[in-house]
Amino acid sequence: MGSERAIRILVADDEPLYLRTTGALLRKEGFECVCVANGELALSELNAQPFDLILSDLNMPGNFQLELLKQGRESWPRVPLIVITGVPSLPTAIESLRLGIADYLLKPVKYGDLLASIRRVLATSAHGRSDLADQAEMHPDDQEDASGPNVFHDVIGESPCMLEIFDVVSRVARTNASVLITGESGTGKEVLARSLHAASRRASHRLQIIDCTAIPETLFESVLFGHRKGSFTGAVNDQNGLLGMSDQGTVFFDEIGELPTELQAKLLRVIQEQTYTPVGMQVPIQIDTRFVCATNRDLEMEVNARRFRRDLFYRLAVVHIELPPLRERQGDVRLLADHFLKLLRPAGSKITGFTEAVLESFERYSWPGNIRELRNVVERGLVLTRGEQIDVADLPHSFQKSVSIEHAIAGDSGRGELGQVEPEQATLHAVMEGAEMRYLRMLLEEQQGNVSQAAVQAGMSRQGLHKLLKKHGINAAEFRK
Ligand SMILES: Nc1ncnc2c1ncn2[C@@H]1O[C@H](COP(=O)(O)OP(=O)(O)OP(=O)(O)O)[C@@H](O)[C@H]1O
Repeated sequence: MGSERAIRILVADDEPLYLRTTGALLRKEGFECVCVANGELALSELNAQPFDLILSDLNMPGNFQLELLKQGRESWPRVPLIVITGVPSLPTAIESLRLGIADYLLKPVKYGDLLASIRRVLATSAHGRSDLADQAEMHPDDQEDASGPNVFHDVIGESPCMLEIFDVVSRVARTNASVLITGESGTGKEVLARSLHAASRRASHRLQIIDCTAIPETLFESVLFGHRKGSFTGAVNDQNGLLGMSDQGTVFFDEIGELPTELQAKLLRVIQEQTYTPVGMQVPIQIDTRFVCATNRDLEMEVNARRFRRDLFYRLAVVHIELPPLRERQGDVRLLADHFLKLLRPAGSKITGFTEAVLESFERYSWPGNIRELRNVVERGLVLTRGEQIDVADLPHSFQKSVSIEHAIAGDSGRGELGQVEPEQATLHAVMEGAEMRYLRMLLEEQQGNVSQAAVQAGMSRQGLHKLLKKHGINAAEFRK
């Protein structure tokens, strides 16, 4: 770091054994180390001398209300802080990240992990302490987004829930914390992961997207870790894996809920140790990678059903962002429709917008395929429109039908329109299920049983559509002619 004095670390923890051993380890590594047993002592040490890094327990006297974190960040904003806790909780994790901590580790922490985290944080926090102010000024999140407050690195939204998500992402992006993004299909999980990477200090490095459903289980290790020539039949050359290519960058595991149990254990090791061993090699390779994952499954439910490892879940969900479905994002539908119109309109097109009737139907509709479905509807509307405004008659036929079914269900045409649901069974759930089933049948009819095309039209993943068909016992083959 080019300084005349050794790097000085303040360690605050109320477990005497941990404090002693951590202090000894760090001194052995050449760091100068001051160890204290509570938050008040930590603050008085910070007042007395400069530090380059703070390593702090969450649950200790003088920090039960996160006092050390709060005052530390306020008075010494340029001193990076790594939080270590034996009692992980989502609210404190989020609050810590809001305060701008550099990393969040769970006890028991292996010394290798701790050292890796310290080195990573020191490396990014400075390339020299004096540069910190410049870095903060130059950080992409601190720059006013030229496109306005309703855009965060290509993610559009102005509903209160989206603004809150932008706020969390902008804070979390600066840390190395793993992030889990959940939400229905088409809500923008991948686009949010991209924005997280773009807003991070890793932005100039690679964002590696790995779709867990796309790699065959038997090849997963080789694809991820790489292999050495001759390590298995067919390994004719040395091959680098995706992880190796993502050093310094971010890896985004899409559909993480689909990862088989055996591979979950392997991924856990990579995340915990920040190392991987290529197939056919003995010596692990160190990486510095940030992990972001997404799923449309309820991962906590998967954990309770023992289909997903609890320890991996905690590792991945240090910060958990739940993307709301489009129907719950008040105001975003018009904004997004307008965005897609401008994005997809061919150069020289005379189409200027939508009729009010279209915008109203957009707002009324429940968008089961979320933003992907909206994008498809706008795209098809652009192709079919002859006038200057996209009108209801220009929208895809299936969309018009779905809107009118939902309209009817919503009661506009009286109870008789509930169709297959008997009035005494007409709970909201039953009605919605009925509408979903009719929509799926109509979709398959229109696409003559072609599930891939139907999924495109509905703005859903093929897998998501298959799941829905299974739920309703609909056989796509029946619709093939
Ligand atoms: N907030 C947003 N602003 C602009 N475009 C968005 C937004 N959210 C989603 N999109 C667009 O919607 C489409 C679907 O988004 P994305 O692939 O990120 O969804 P997803 O939740 O990852 O879907 P799946 O679970 O099916 O993989 C993409 O074309 C994406 O660009």
